[in-house]
Amino acid sequence: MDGIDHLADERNKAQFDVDAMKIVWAGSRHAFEVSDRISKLVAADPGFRKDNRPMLGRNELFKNTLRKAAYAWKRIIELHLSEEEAAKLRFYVDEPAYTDLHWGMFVPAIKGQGTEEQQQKWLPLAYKMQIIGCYGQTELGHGSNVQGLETTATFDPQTDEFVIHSPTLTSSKWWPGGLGKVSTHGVIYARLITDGRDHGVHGFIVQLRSLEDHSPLPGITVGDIGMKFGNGAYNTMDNGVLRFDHVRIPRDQMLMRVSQVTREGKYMQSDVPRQLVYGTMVYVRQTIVADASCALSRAVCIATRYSAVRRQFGSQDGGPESQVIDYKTQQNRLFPLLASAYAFRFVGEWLKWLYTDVTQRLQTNDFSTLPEAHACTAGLKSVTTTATADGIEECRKLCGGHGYLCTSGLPELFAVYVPACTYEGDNIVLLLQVARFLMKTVSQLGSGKKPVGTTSYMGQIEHLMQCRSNVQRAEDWLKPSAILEAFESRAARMSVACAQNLTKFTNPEEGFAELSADLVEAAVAHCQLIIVSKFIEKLLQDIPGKGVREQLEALCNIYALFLLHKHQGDFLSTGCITAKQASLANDQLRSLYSQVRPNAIALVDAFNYTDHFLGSILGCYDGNVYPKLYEAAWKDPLNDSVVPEGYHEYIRPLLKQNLRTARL
Ligand SMILES: CCCCC/C=C\C/C=C\C/C=C\C/C=C\C/C=C\C=C\C(=O)SCCNC(=O)CCNC(=O)[C@H](O)C(C)(C)COP(=O)(O)OP(=O)(O)OC[C@H]1O[C@@H](n2cnc3c(N)ncnc32)[C@H](O)[C@@H]1OP(=O)(O)O
Ligand SMILES: Cc1cc2nc3c(=O)[nH]c(=O)nc-3n(C[C@H](O)[C@H](O)[C@H](O)COP(=O)(O)OP(=O)(O)OC[C@H]3O[C@@H](n4cnc5c(N)ncnc54)[C@H](O)[C@@H]3O)c2cc1C
Repeated sequence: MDGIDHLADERNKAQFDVDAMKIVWAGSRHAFEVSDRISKLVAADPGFRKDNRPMLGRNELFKNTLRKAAYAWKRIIELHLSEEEAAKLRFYVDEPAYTDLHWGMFVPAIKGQGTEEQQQKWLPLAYKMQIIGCYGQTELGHGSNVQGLETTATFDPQTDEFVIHSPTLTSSKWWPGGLGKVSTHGVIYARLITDGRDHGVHGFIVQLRSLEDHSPLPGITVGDIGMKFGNGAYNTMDNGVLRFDHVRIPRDQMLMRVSQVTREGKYMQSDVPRQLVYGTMVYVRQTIVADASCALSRAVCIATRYSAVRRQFGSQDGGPESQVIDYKTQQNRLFPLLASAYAFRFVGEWLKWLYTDVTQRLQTNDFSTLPEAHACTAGLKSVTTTATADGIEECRKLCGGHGYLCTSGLPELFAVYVPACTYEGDNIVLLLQVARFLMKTVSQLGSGKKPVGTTSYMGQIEHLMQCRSNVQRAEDWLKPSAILEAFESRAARMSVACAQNLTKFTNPEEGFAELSADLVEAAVAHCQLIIVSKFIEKLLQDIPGKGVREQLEALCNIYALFLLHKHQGDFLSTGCITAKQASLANDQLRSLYSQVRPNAIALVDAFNYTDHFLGSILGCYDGNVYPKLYEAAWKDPLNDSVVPEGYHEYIRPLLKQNLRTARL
């Protein structure tokens, strides 16, 4: 606006190489270059404008999303973008749309659960968007309990078809994104019935709409489920309702990698575990962890830049007031979130590796790491999305009153992000899955079976059950070994305590239900240990760039010690640390905040977000907040006229009446 960088002084304070940090954040030089190029391309294209979203009504908003999705596809084709570049483009367009589900769930479901033949038939159509698909699992009556789904797929041997049917109101499909108005096809989950026998839930490719005129096919009732939380926000998505009235599909449209139905109607299961039917959810949960770091870093970038711009109190001799970022309370709320964004980035990278590894193993029929992959994706999805949703709201508060304005970008970010705590598995339901996995691990400890992967720490259970932290000075908390021992012993002791309490119940399922709140806490402790340990492992790698490692070490320590402080009840009650050691951790945390303070702006610059992507006046790169806020206010439709519409109808009569009353 005035061409001046109002945050230049802050940028000059940085004690590390920001460009090198950008590459660490992106994951590689190649990933950085792709991301940088595509984000700038999107930002410069008026076709991807998004600042008017909160002002649009539902129909206008949705049509605008359709236009953008079609335009994005046109640009992808024109520019010959690779799959990686196209995914980045959709990411930076930053508008939830049916394409998320098409590329994010429909295609992966066919890839993961379809046979080679099915993949060859359906994937080319999907890749060219000649068909558009959604993921139709959840129903009005059941979401978390997938085994409770009611839609049926009954095999008819006479015609070699399945009959897809919604027998009750509660069996209506409800929520699938892209279903409401767009999808031509869906991977639909239904109970497979052959010869009167129910074989449980399986996936089927079902055509929903005509490829000629988009009308629903016979027997199909489909529509949108209605407005969701927040103006604009996730209302760009057509989450849908769908009912089937005896809809017939050919037999070869059942996804048959896990189990098959023969021409004669015989149900056959391959060696592949039935849980692979849930495989698409594992895949998406893994991507959601990486997305958590994006959403949180975005909010933190806004709050950090604005905290350096905003001044309140503390003026000396008529000089400027203090920057709010210099208040320790502000740092104590903001810097752990900055550290969490980095922590989630690195655990997301690791989880992607774990997922790739398990996928390769599955291809050779090695299913041994599937339970761990399920527990890790479920648990980390839960812990990172909860922290991110809470963190975005905290960032809004960190921006004071201006954070509540749509132009801060934070209300929309929160509204779009918060359902991540629910979709792809309610966070509590997922933590209970982790708890089951942990209880199984503890119960096998005496059997000679060595715990592996993320539970390998349980292999030293005797040590972890009785060790005492040897931290004596605040600086001792900077040792990774001190942090790891505290987190491992806390997690191990909480799991073992649950396992011991479970033995008091004659019926284990009753015990599990009764102790579920404690089990969830044990699962959280285990997941936080994974995040801390993966951050520490990241620091063992070669990290080029002046001062980059030092900054990451500080952030890693902040993340760990902040958790230790927040959950000190766990650490103290399990006897892993003393009250004195907890207090030393807090002293160390304060000193780490001072270390990070001069680098804070550079640490958020390292995310390399364009102003377009951030979509926030408070977070704009040049920090020129006030003129931009002032100017934006005048662009609000309410300011189109000086005297508002409705004055003559509703304000003037009131004022006149008050005058008469006053004269009486
Ligand atoms: C405008 C601004 C824009 C800003 C944008 C900013 C940010 C955006 C950020 C992020 C967006 C990112 C992504 C968006 C993506 C998606 C959103 C849209 C779509 C959402 C889609 C969905 O929600 S799809 C539906 C998802 N549904 C669920 O997740 C249901 C949850 N329930 C279950 O998974 C299961 O029912 C269950 C696991 C809870 C229980 O299953 P059940 O069979 O009853 O299990 P048991 O408990 O009996 O277990 C049996 C054994 O199976 C093992 N197991 C269970 N699940 C799995 C699995 N997935 N994989 C492997 N194994 C599994 C379990 O451990 C048991 O094993 P044991 O017998 O050995 O004990
Ligand atoms: C924005 C959005 C997009 C979505 N997109 C899709 C999609 O594309 N496709 C699709 O199929 N689905 C989709 N869903 C549905 C989503 O996956 C489900 O809403 C989710 O899995 C949660 O299930 P539920 O709604 O049945 O919650 P419920 O299970 O009914 O949860 C209600 C409450 O009960 C608690 N609870 C449930 N079971 C237990 C238990 N065993 N122990 C303790 N507490 C329990 C939960 O913690 C929660 O507090 C979407 C949902 C949203 C919000």
